[in-house]
Amino acid sequence: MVRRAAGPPYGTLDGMIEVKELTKRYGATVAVDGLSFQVTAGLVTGFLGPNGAGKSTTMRVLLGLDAPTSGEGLVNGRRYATIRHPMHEVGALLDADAVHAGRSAFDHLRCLARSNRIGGRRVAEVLEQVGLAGVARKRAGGFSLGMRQRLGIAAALLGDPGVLMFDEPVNGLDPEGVRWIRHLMRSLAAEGRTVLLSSHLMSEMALTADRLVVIGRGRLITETSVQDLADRFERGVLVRSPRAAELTAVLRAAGATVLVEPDGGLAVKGLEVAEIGDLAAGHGLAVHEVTPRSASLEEAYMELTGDSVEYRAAGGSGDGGGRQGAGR
Ligand SMILES: Nc1ncnc2c1ncn2[C@@H]1O[C@H](COP(=O)(O)OP(=O)(O)OP(=O)(O)O)[C@@H](O)[C@H]1O
Repeated sequence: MVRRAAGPPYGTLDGMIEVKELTKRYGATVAVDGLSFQVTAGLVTGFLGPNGAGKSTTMRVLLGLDAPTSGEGLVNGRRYATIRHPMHEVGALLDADAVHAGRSAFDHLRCLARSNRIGGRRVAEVLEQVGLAGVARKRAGGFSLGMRQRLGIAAALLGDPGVLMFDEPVNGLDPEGVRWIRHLMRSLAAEGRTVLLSSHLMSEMALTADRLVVIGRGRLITETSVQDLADRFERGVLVRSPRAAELTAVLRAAGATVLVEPDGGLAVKGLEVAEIGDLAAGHGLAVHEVTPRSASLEEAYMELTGDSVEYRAAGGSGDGGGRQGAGR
């Protein structure tokens, strides 16, 4: 793991984000509900959950922008407010619009840098890194959403922090912007940094994250690696045959689990594609399709978070708005 040469000395908890039994209430709304998880260095951790799941609230607590109702959020073992030089330890993009529209990109970063005793050279460096060097003197108010996201990321990187949090950074970006962010996140993690990246879309995370923290309605649903989640929701192989009933018997005799789907397709688990093909050929049974259903992370995610929504719908107050029900 390559670590940056510069920067303040870090302790043994270098790069660790810890959320411990965190609860955050806003009036009757429980935005975060007894949430615990950890994020370690050197990996991109996707923080996933449907809209309103509590991702932003958790990040806001971690960044000292909101006080927990109970529990805590720690970075490098400390609450944000007690970190002496926060920009050097934690960088974050929460809201790309938190920029003075009349200021140039350079001036915006220069102000931030000055108040944190960061030199002008670093401002130029991060502008270069996020691809805004060419428009550094232009008013941020005229920037597209993608450019504003880049500027927000530049601000997060300014202090060369070991811990980075990005709240929905690809929202509204074009495919090139999405690819750029994906590459940046991966390279920041490869440098040994801790990267926590929130999204409500699994499709973004599948290609970017190593680990996932999935939450629903303020609670932890699962903390897992992307690979483990894919394995857990393995869907087997879809087989179509004009002699489906006979093929089903053959496959079952070979130890497979076969479910007949409503459209007549066979959902086969326990045998590889080649084994299925060989068995069908060996019994003279035509097959019209044999498609491995590589675990769809999107489906896995929908299933995981769907459960949490159902649970709430059944046990909630019936307000239907995704808010926390009473009696929790
Ligand atoms: N300042 C606030 N006052 C009242 N309710 C709030 C406040 N901030 C968040 N909430 C509520 O807390 C819940 C969690 O919101 P939060 O923004 O943390 O979710 P999220 O997972 O980040 O969602 P999204 O993907 O939509 O950003 C929601 O029901 C939201 O309406």
